[in-house]
Amino acid sequence: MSASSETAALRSTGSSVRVRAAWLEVVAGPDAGRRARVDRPVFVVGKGEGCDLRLRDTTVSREHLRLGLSPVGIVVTDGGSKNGTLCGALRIAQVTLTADATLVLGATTLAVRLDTGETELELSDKDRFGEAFGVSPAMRNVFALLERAAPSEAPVLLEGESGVGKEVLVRAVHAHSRRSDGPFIAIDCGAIPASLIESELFGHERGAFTGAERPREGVFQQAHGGTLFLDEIGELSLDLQPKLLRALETGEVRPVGGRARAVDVRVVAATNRRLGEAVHRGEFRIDLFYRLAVLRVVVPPLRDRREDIVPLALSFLRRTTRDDGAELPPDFAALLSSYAWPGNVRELRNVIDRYALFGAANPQRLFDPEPARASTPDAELFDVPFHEAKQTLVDRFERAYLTHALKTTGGVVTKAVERTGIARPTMYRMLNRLGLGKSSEEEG
Ligand SMILES: Nc1ncnc2c1ncn2[C@@H]1O[C@H](COP(=O)(O)OP(=O)(O)OP(=O)(O)O)[C@@H](O)[C@H]1O
Repeated sequence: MSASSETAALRSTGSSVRVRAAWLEVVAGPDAGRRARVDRPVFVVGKGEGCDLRLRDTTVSREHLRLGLSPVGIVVTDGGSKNGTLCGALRIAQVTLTADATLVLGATTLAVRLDTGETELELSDKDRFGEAFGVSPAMRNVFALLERAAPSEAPVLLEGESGVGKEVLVRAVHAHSRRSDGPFIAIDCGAIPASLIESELFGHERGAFTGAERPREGVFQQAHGGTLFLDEIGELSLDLQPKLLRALETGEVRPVGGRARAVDVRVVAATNRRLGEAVHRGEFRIDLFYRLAVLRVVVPPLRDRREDIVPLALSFLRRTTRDDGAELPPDFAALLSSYAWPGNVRELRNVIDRYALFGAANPQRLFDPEPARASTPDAELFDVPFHEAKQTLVDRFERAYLTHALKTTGGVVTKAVERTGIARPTMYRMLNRLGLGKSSEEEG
């Protein structure tokens, strides 16, 4: 069962649904003692960078399992992991927990403790927030949280992979705030050289440093009366973090070489790392984290909200072609639904733009090229036991190879079997294990 069906039980309900949230506690394994709260529609456990609970256990897969809140209980789905997930003595593909349970993944044991009472999981009754569109419970939960936060002055922190729509959501927060007539200023903290970032943020006085021939306003002053979007906040160096914290706490900024002055700015930040993890590793100050994350919203990747793919594709298509009746051929829609979307909504939008130009006769041409990989493996793999590191690389290769094969054959597995020479049962097993979803052929 796919991640989207994990949350399907939420879809039919009104603007909120009562669920039992839970605490996860690592009771054995390298991360013993860590706890995490499961209180949103999708929660991922694994050793990958983007996981909600990131484990150091090398025998755990990158996205090992997903937990989803539903009115009937917590739906636990194994993400096609190599070593599997045990619930008690049973190896599970998917199970719904209605009481406390113990899950074993690799060398890690997780206790799941369900709350005794129910929690209201807010779901917007709209499928749009500003320019952001989405029908999945996961996105309607994001919309509901942001609709409520927008009119307040509270800082908001958005976390999510590149291309999931963080910036569209931040713009919508500004548009729905009391500051909507004021400026919206965005700065990418990861794209500015370390030597310039302080002056970009807070400005500088004339002569503050070599080359500062004129005084210059920083983004805080430019955003006065409006909203300041600090993108890639996780990239801000440790030495600048206290200065940012001071500005947020006092409402004053000090330009380089100048005196403090008051600014009236609402800050919304985004990051494609898990900032809590960076705090854990000592790379991000905990006081600044709490200051920025008065409301913390995780925007899930597109692969965890598959029911958004086709509606988003249609909305992009209709906008691009200016034809409200434009439709997608069923085969092509099935191919889009089964693809992993590493570039998230941005990639989907690119694919639809190309489809509008070229049609789907040659689907291979429509997808973004795989990012070029260096021929040496990621440095992180050198810290992992050899067999585990090798398996990670093999998994990556198999995923890229099969994704390409399916793209080439328009998602038809029989053709992919012929083309690749992989035996049919093996092909299905691999697709299953890699979480590459069902093809149109299987569904038909
Ligand atoms: N829910 C959505 N509805 C409509 N368009 C979306 C949605 N999510 C993303 N997009 C579109 O996808 C593209 C990427 O979105 P955006 O720039 O907001 O992503 P991001 O998460 O901020 O990415 P990055 O971290 O790389 O900056 C934009 O063209 C945006 O309009």
